[in-house]
Amino acid sequence: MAEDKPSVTYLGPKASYTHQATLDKFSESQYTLTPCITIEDVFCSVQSSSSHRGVVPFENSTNGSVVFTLDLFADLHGKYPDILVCGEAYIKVQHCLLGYQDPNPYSPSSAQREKTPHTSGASSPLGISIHTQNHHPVHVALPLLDSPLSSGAVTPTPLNPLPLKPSARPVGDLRGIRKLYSHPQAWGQCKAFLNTYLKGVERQDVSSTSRAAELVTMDPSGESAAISSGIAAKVFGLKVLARGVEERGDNCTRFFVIRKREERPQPPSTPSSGSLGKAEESNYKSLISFTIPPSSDAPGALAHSLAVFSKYGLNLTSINTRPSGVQNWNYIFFVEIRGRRERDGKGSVNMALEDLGRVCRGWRWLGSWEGGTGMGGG
Ligand SMILES: O=C(O)C(=O)C[C@]1(C(=O)O)C=C[C@@H](O)C=C1
Repeated sequence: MAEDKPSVTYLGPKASYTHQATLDKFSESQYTLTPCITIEDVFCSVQSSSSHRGVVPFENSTNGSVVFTLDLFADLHGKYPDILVCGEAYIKVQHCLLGYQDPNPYSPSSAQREKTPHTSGASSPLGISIHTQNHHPVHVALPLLDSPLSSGAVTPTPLNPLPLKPSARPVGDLRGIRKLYSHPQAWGQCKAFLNTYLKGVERQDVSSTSRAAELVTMDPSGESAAISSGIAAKVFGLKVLARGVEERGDNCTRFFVIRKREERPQPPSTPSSGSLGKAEESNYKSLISFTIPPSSDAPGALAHSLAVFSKYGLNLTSINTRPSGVQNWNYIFFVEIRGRRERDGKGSVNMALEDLGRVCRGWRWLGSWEGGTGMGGG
Protein backbone atom coordinates (compact mmCIF):
# COMPACT_ATOMS: atom_id res chain seq x y z
CA MET A 1 0.00 0.00 0.00
CA ALA A 2 1.31 3.44 -0.99
CA GLU A 3 0.64 4.88 2.51
CA ASP A 4 3.00 2.34 4.06
CA LYS A 5 5.93 3.50 2.03
CA PRO A 6 8.22 6.07 3.66
CA SER A 7 7.82 9.50 2.15
CA VAL A 8 10.61 11.48 0.49
CA THR A 9 9.99 15.17 -0.18
CA TYR A 10 11.79 17.17 -2.84
CA LEU A 11 11.76 20.61 -4.44
CA GLY A 12 9.03 20.24 -7.05
CA PRO A 13 6.88 20.33 -9.00
CA LYS A 14 7.51 17.13 -10.94
CA ALA A 15 10.27 17.28 -13.57
CA SER A 16 12.51 19.61 -11.55
CA TYR A 17 16.18 18.69 -11.51
CA THR A 18 15.67 17.96 -7.83
CA HIS A 19 13.00 15.43 -8.81
CA GLN A 20 15.55 13.78 -11.11
CA ALA A 21 18.06 13.66 -8.26
CA THR A 22 15.37 12.14 -6.01
CA LEU A 23 14.58 9.43 -8.55
CA ASP A 24 18.28 8.72 -8.71
CA LYS A 25 18.39 7.96 -4.98
CA PHE A 26 14.93 6.62 -4.15
CA SER A 27 12.94 4.09 -6.10
CA GLU A 28 9.25 4.82 -6.48
CA SER A 29 8.47 1.23 -5.68
CA GLN A 30 9.85 1.70 -2.16
CA TYR A 31 9.17 5.35 -1.38
CA THR A 32 6.37 7.83 -1.89
CA LEU A 33 7.98 10.83 -3.58
CA THR A 34 6.21 14.06 -2.67
CA PRO A 35 6.95 17.42 -4.35
CA CYS A 36 7.20 20.56 -2.18
CA ILE A 37 6.86 24.14 -3.39
CA THR A 38 10.01 25.50 -1.71
CA ILE A 39 13.30 24.21 -0.33
CA GLU A 40 12.15 25.37 3.08
CA ASP A 41 9.04 23.17 2.80
CA VAL A 42 11.39 20.20 2.34
CA PHE A 43 13.30 21.15 5.51
CA CYS A 44 10.00 21.60 7.40
CA SER A 45 8.67 18.20 6.36
CA VAL A 46 11.84 16.44 7.54
CA GLN A 47 12.14 18.43 10.77
CA SER A 48 8.51 17.69 11.64
CA SER A 49 9.00 14.00 10.76
CA SER A 50 6.21 14.17 8.21
CA SER A 51 8.71 12.86 5.71
CA HIS A 52 11.46 10.33 6.16
CA ARG A 53 13.97 12.05 3.85
CA GLY A 54 14.20 15.25 1.81
CA VAL A 55 16.17 16.19 -1.31
CA VAL A 56 17.39 19.75 -1.89
CA PRO A 57 19.82 21.42 -4.33
CA PHE A 58 23.10 22.45 -2.71
CA GLU A 59 25.50 23.76 -5.33
CA ASN A 60 26.03 24.07 -9.03
CA SER A 61 29.36 23.62 -10.76
CA THR A 62 28.94 26.80 -12.85
CA ASN A 63 27.01 29.13 -10.58
CA GLY A 64 28.06 28.07 -7.08
CA SER A 65 26.11 27.60 -3.87
CA VAL A 66 22.35 27.55 -3.56
CA VAL A 67 22.06 30.25 -0.92
CA PHE A 68 18.48 29.33 0.03
CA THR A 69 19.73 25.91 1.13
CA LEU A 70 22.78 27.34 2.94
CA ASP A 71 20.52 29.74 4.82
CA LEU A 72 18.32 26.88 5.97
CA PHE A 73 21.39 25.04 7.24
CA ALA A 74 22.54 28.29 8.90
CA ASP A 75 19.16 28.16 10.70
CA LEU A 76 19.43 31.58 12.31
CA HIS A 77 16.00 31.21 13.93
CA GLY A 78 16.50 27.70 15.30
CA LYS A 79 13.71 26.16 13.21
CA TYR A 80 15.68 23.21 11.85
CA PRO A 81 17.94 22.05 14.70
CA ASP A 82 17.77 18.35 13.77
CA ILE A 83 18.42 18.44 10.05
CA LEU A 84 21.43 16.42 8.93
CA VAL A 85 22.84 15.60 5.51
CA CYS A 86 22.91 11.85 4.93
CA GLY A 87 23.59 11.52 1.20
CA GLU A 88 24.26 13.33 -2.03
CA ALA A 89 23.51 13.06 -5.75
CA TYR A 90 25.05 14.73 -8.78
CA ILE A 91 22.87 15.49 -11.79
CA LYS A 92 24.11 16.74 -15.14
CA VAL A 93 22.07 19.84 -15.87
CA GLN A 94 21.25 20.63 -19.47
CA HIS A 95 18.91 23.59 -19.56
CA CYS A 96 16.43 24.29 -22.32
CA LEU A 97 14.43 27.34 -23.25
CA LEU A 98 10.81 26.19 -23.19
CA GLY A 99 7.81 28.03 -24.54
CA TYR A 100 5.50 28.32 -27.45
CA GLN A 101 6.47 29.06 -30.98
CA ASP A 102 5.40 32.65 -31.57
CA PRO A 103 2.30 32.19 -33.73
CA ASN A 104 2.86 35.63 -35.21
CA PRO A 105 6.48 36.73 -34.85
CA TYR A 106 5.70 40.07 -36.49
CA SER A 107 2.92 40.97 -34.08
CA PRO A 108 3.01 44.46 -32.55
CA SER A 109 4.39 43.09 -29.28
CA SER A 110 7.25 41.34 -31.05
CA ALA A 111 8.05 44.39 -33.13
CA GLN A 112 7.97 46.59 -30.03
CA ARG A 113 10.55 44.41 -28.31
CA GLU A 114 12.77 44.54 -31.33
CA LYS A 115 12.90 48.31 -31.07
CA THR A 116 14.43 48.19 -27.61
CA PRO A 117 18.05 49.40 -27.55
CA HIS A 118 19.40 46.07 -26.27
CA THR A 119 18.98 44.32 -29.60
CA SER A 120 22.63 45.03 -30.44
CA GLY A 121 21.72 47.71 -32.96
CA ALA A 122 20.59 45.15 -35.47
CA SER A 123 17.08 46.57 -35.94
CA SER A 124 16.33 48.08 -39.30
CA PRO A 125 13.09 49.40 -40.70
CA LEU A 126 12.67 46.49 -43.07
CA GLY A 127 9.11 45.57 -43.90
CA ILE A 128 6.87 43.75 -46.29
CA SER A 129 3.54 44.64 -47.77
CA ILE A 130 0.84 42.03 -47.75
CA HIS A 131 -2.12 42.50 -50.07
CA THR A 132 -5.37 41.57 -48.46
CA GLN A 133 -8.35 40.13 -50.34
CA ASN A 134 -9.74 43.59 -51.04
CA HIS A 135 -6.32 44.63 -52.40
CA HIS A 136 -5.49 47.06 -49.59
CA PRO A 137 -1.82 46.72 -48.84
CA VAL A 138 -0.98 46.18 -45.19
CA HIS A 139 2.53 47.03 -44.18
CA VAL A 140 4.15 44.71 -41.65
CA ALA A 141 7.36 45.94 -40.05
CA LEU A 142 10.15 43.37 -40.20
CA PRO A 143 12.99 44.77 -38.15
CA LEU A 144 16.06 42.59 -38.05
CA LEU A 145 16.77 40.97 -34.76
CA ASP A 146 19.63 39.14 -33.15
CA SER A 147 17.46 36.06 -32.86
CA PRO A 148 17.26 33.45 -34.15
CA LEU A 149 19.19 34.19 -37.31
CA SER A 150 22.31 35.80 -35.89
CA SER A 151 25.59 33.95 -35.46
CA GLY A 152 25.34 34.33 -31.71
CA ALA A 153 28.49 36.45 -31.74
CA VAL A 154 28.45 39.11 -29.05
CA THR A 155 30.00 42.49 -29.75
CA PRO A 156 33.16 43.05 -27.68
CA THR A 157 33.12 46.27 -25.68
CA PRO A 158 35.93 47.92 -23.65
CA LEU A 159 34.28 46.60 -20.48
CA ASN A 160 33.80 43.10 -21.87
CA PRO A 161 36.52 42.57 -24.50
CA LEU A 162 36.06 38.79 -24.69
CA PRO A 163 32.33 38.16 -24.43
CA LEU A 164 31.21 34.57 -24.01
CA LYS A 165 29.62 33.09 -27.08
CA PRO A 166 26.58 30.95 -26.35
CA SER A 167 27.00 27.30 -27.21
CA ALA A 168 23.35 26.88 -28.24
CA ARG A 169 21.26 28.54 -30.90
CA PRO A 170 17.51 28.84 -30.78
CA VAL A 171 15.61 26.46 -33.02
CA GLY A 172 12.55 28.67 -32.96
CA ASP A 173 11.65 32.29 -33.19
CA LEU A 174 12.15 34.11 -29.89
CA ARG A 175 10.80 37.46 -30.94
CA GLY A 176 7.47 37.01 -29.22
CA ILE A 177 8.99 36.30 -25.80
CA ARG A 178 8.23 39.05 -23.29
CA LYS A 179 8.79 37.28 -19.98
CA LEU A 180 11.19 34.60 -18.74
CA TYR A 181 10.71 32.38 -15.71
CA SER A 182 13.29 30.30 -13.89
CA HIS A 183 14.93 29.47 -10.61
CA PRO A 184 17.53 32.17 -9.80
CA GLN A 185 20.32 29.55 -9.94
CA ALA A 186 19.58 28.93 -13.60
CA TRP A 187 20.08 32.52 -14.83
CA GLY A 188 23.71 32.41 -13.80
CA GLN A 189 24.23 29.13 -15.64
CA CYS A 190 22.91 30.49 -18.96
CA LYS A 191 24.32 34.03 -19.07
CA ALA A 192 25.78 33.96 -22.60
CA PHE A 193 22.63 32.58 -24.20
CA LEU A 194 20.32 34.97 -22.36
CA ASN A 195 22.50 38.01 -23.01
CA THR A 196 22.71 37.18 -26.69
CA TYR A 197 19.22 36.10 -27.57
CA LEU A 198 16.97 37.43 -24.84
CA LYS A 199 18.73 40.47 -23.51
CA GLY A 200 16.43 42.89 -21.72
CA VAL A 201 13.51 40.47 -21.51
CA GLU A 202 11.92 40.65 -18.06
CA ARG A 203 13.01 37.80 -15.77
CA GLN A 204 10.91 36.42 -12.98
CA ASP A 205 12.53 34.30 -10.26
CA VAL A 206 10.42 31.32 -9.27
CA SER A 207 10.84 28.45 -6.82
CA SER A 208 12.16 25.87 -9.30
CA THR A 209 12.82 25.31 -12.97
CA SER A 210 9.81 23.00 -13.33
CA ARG A 211 7.56 25.57 -11.63
CA ALA A 212 8.83 27.96 -14.31
CA ALA A 213 7.66 25.56 -17.02
CA GLU A 214 4.31 25.15 -15.29
CA LEU A 215 3.83 28.93 -15.17
CA VAL A 216 4.51 29.22 -18.90
CA THR A 217 1.62 26.87 -19.60
CA MET A 218 -0.65 29.25 -17.66
CA ASP A 219 0.09 32.25 -19.86
CA PRO A 220 -2.47 32.17 -22.64
CA SER A 221 -0.68 34.92 -24.56
CA GLY A 222 2.17 32.54 -25.34
CA GLU A 223 4.66 35.34 -24.58
CA SER A 224 6.27 33.56 -21.63
CA ALA A 225 9.19 31.16 -21.70
CA ALA A 226 11.10 29.19 -19.09
CA ILE A 227 14.63 27.99 -18.51
CA SER A 228 13.91 24.43 -17.50
CA SER A 229 14.66 20.83 -18.42
CA GLY A 230 13.85 18.78 -21.51
CA ILE A 231 11.85 16.47 -19.23
CA ALA A 232 9.75 19.44 -18.07
CA ALA A 233 8.99 20.22 -21.73
CA LYS A 234 7.45 16.76 -22.08
CA VAL A 235 5.63 16.85 -18.75
CA PHE A 236 4.12 20.29 -19.36
CA GLY A 237 3.65 19.99 -23.12
CA LEU A 238 5.95 22.85 -24.07
CA LYS A 239 8.16 23.31 -27.09
CA VAL A 240 11.95 23.27 -26.77
CA LEU A 241 12.95 26.59 -28.33
CA ALA A 242 16.64 26.02 -27.60
CA ARG A 243 18.49 23.10 -26.06
CA GLY A 244 21.71 23.15 -24.05
CA VAL A 245 21.56 26.85 -23.21
CA GLU A 246 23.86 26.48 -20.20
CA GLU A 247 27.30 28.05 -20.38
CA ARG A 248 29.31 24.87 -19.92
CA GLY A 249 28.82 21.38 -21.25
CA ASP A 250 29.89 19.90 -17.91
CA ASN A 251 27.25 21.86 -15.96
CA CYS A 252 26.28 19.77 -12.95
CA THR A 253 24.27 20.32 -9.75
CA ARG A 254 24.86 18.60 -6.47
CA PHE A 255 21.90 17.71 -4.26
CA PHE A 256 21.78 16.71 -0.62
CA VAL A 257 19.57 14.09 0.95
CA ILE A 258 18.54 15.27 4.41
CA ARG A 259 17.20 13.36 7.39
CA LYS A 260 16.22 14.10 10.97
CA ARG A 261 18.68 13.39 13.77
CA GLU A 262 17.60 10.24 15.58
CA GLU A 263 16.34 10.73 19.09
CA ARG A 264 17.67 7.35 20.20
CA PRO A 265 21.26 6.35 19.44
CA GLN A 266 21.60 3.66 16.78
CA PRO A 267 22.64 0.15 17.87
CA PRO A 268 26.36 -0.48 17.43
CA SER A 269 25.77 -2.75 14.41
CA THR A 270 24.73 0.16 12.13
CA PRO A 271 27.22 0.99 9.35
CA SER A 272 28.20 4.27 10.96
CA SER A 273 29.58 2.67 14.09
CA GLY A 274 33.23 1.79 14.58
CA SER A 275 36.12 3.95 13.38
CA LEU A 276 37.26 3.69 9.79
CA GLY A 277 40.69 3.33 8.26
CA LYS A 278 42.18 6.32 6.39
CA ALA A 279 41.20 5.09 2.91
CA GLU A 280 37.65 4.25 3.92
CA GLU A 281 37.28 7.51 5.77
CA SER A 282 38.08 9.56 2.67
CA ASN A 283 34.97 8.11 0.96
CA TYR A 284 32.93 10.01 3.51
CA LYS A 285 32.21 13.71 3.66
CA SER A 286 31.04 15.87 6.53
CA LEU A 287 29.45 19.30 6.63
CA ILE A 288 30.16 21.54 9.61
CA SER A 289 29.14 25.11 10.33
CA PHE A 290 30.81 27.43 12.82
CA THR A 291 30.85 31.05 13.86
CA ILE A 292 33.68 33.13 15.26
CA PRO A 293 33.66 36.26 17.40
CA PRO A 294 34.00 39.61 15.59
CA SER A 295 37.60 39.78 14.27
CA SER A 296 38.56 42.66 16.59
CA ASP A 297 37.71 40.50 19.65
CA ALA A 298 39.65 37.42 18.61
CA PRO A 299 42.36 37.98 16.03
CA GLY A 300 43.22 34.75 14.23
CA ALA A 301 40.00 32.95 15.25
CA LEU A 302 39.20 32.00 11.66
CA ALA A 303 42.73 30.77 10.94
CA HIS A 304 42.75 28.77 14.18
CA SER A 305 39.36 27.25 13.41
CA LEU A 306 40.46 26.07 9.98
CA ALA A 307 43.77 24.77 11.32
CA VAL A 308 42.08 22.13 13.49
CA PHE A 309 41.19 20.11 10.40
CA SER A 310 44.74 19.90 9.07
CA LYS A 311 45.96 19.07 12.59
CA TYR A 312 43.98 15.82 12.33
CA GLY A 313 44.90 15.22 8.68
CA LEU A 314 41.38 16.02 7.45
CA ASN A 315 41.10 17.24 3.90
CA LEU A 316 39.10 20.47 3.84
CA THR A 317 37.34 20.58 0.46
CA SER A 318 35.15 23.69 0.50
CA ILE A 319 34.28 26.80 2.46
CA ASN A 320 31.12 28.87 2.19
CA THR A 321 29.87 31.82 4.18
CA ARG A 322 26.53 33.42 4.94
CA PRO A 323 25.82 36.42 7.16
CA SER A 324 25.62 35.29 10.79
CA GLY A 325 22.76 37.65 11.67
CA VAL A 326 24.72 38.69 14.79
CA GLN A 327 26.21 41.87 13.36
CA ASN A 328 27.28 43.18 9.99
CA TRP A 329 30.28 41.45 8.39
CA ASN A 330 30.22 38.59 10.84
CA TYR A 331 29.64 35.22 9.22
CA ILE A 332 28.57 31.68 9.64
CA PHE A 333 31.18 29.50 7.92
CA PHE A 334 30.38 26.17 6.30
CA VAL A 335 33.21 23.74 5.73
CA GLU A 336 33.17 20.38 4.06
CA ILE A 337 35.79 17.85 4.97
CA ARG A 338 36.65 14.30 3.99
CA GLY A 339 35.85 11.95 6.85
CA ARG A 340 32.95 11.25 9.14
CA ARG A 341 31.97 11.82 12.71
CA GLU A 342 31.99 8.53 14.63
CA ARG A 343 29.39 7.47 17.13
CA ASP A 344 32.06 6.15 19.49
CA GLY A 345 33.48 9.69 19.72
CA LYS A 346 36.99 8.55 18.78
CA GLY A 347 37.53 9.43 15.11
CA SER A 348 39.64 12.30 13.78
CA VAL A 349 36.52 14.29 12.86
CA ASN A 350 35.34 13.97 16.46
CA MET A 351 38.69 15.16 17.77
CA ALA A 352 38.82 18.06 15.32
CA LEU A 353 35.34 19.13 16.43
CA GLU A 354 36.42 19.05 20.05
CA ASP A 355 39.33 21.34 19.22
CA LEU A 356 37.11 23.55 17.10
CA GLY A 357 34.89 24.13 20.12
CA ARG A 358 37.87 25.70 21.90
CA VAL A 359 38.69 28.26 19.20
CA CYS A 360 35.38 29.25 17.60
CA ARG A 361 32.24 30.76 19.11
CA GLY A 362 29.96 27.85 18.22
CA TRP A 363 29.79 24.96 15.78
CA ARG A 364 27.31 22.48 14.48
CA TRP A 365 27.87 19.15 12.82
CA LEU A 366 25.47 18.99 9.86
CA GLY A 367 25.98 15.37 8.91
CA SER A 368 28.38 12.81 7.48
CA TRP A 369 27.58 10.72 4.43
CA GLU A 370 29.18 8.50 1.85
CA GLY A 371 30.26 10.71 -1.06
CA GLY A 372 28.90 10.35 -4.62
CA THR A 373 30.62 10.87 -7.95
CA GLY A 374 31.35 14.51 -8.59
CA MET A 375 31.15 14.28 -12.42
CA GLY A 376 34.44 15.91 -13.20
CA GLY A 377 35.50 17.23 -9.81
CA GLY A 378 34.22 16.84 -6.23
O1 LIG B 1 15.53 21.49 -9.11
C1 LIG B 1 15.27 22.44 -9.83
O2 LIG B 1 14.72 22.33 -10.94
C2 LIG B 1 15.60 23.80 -9.39
O3 LIG B 1 15.01 24.72 -9.89
C3 LIG B 1 16.72 24.04 -8.42
C4 LIG B 1 18.05 24.15 -9.08
C5 LIG B 1 19.08 24.77 -8.06
O4 LIG B 1 18.69 25.42 -7.13
O5 LIG B 1 20.28 24.60 -8.29
C6 LIG B 1 18.51 22.84 -9.46
C7 LIG B 1 19.32 22.64 -10.51
C8 LIG B 1 19.75 23.74 -11.39
O6 LIG B 1 21.07 24.06 -10.99
C9 LIG B 1 18.93 24.95 -11.23
C10 LIG B 1 18.05 25.09 -10.22
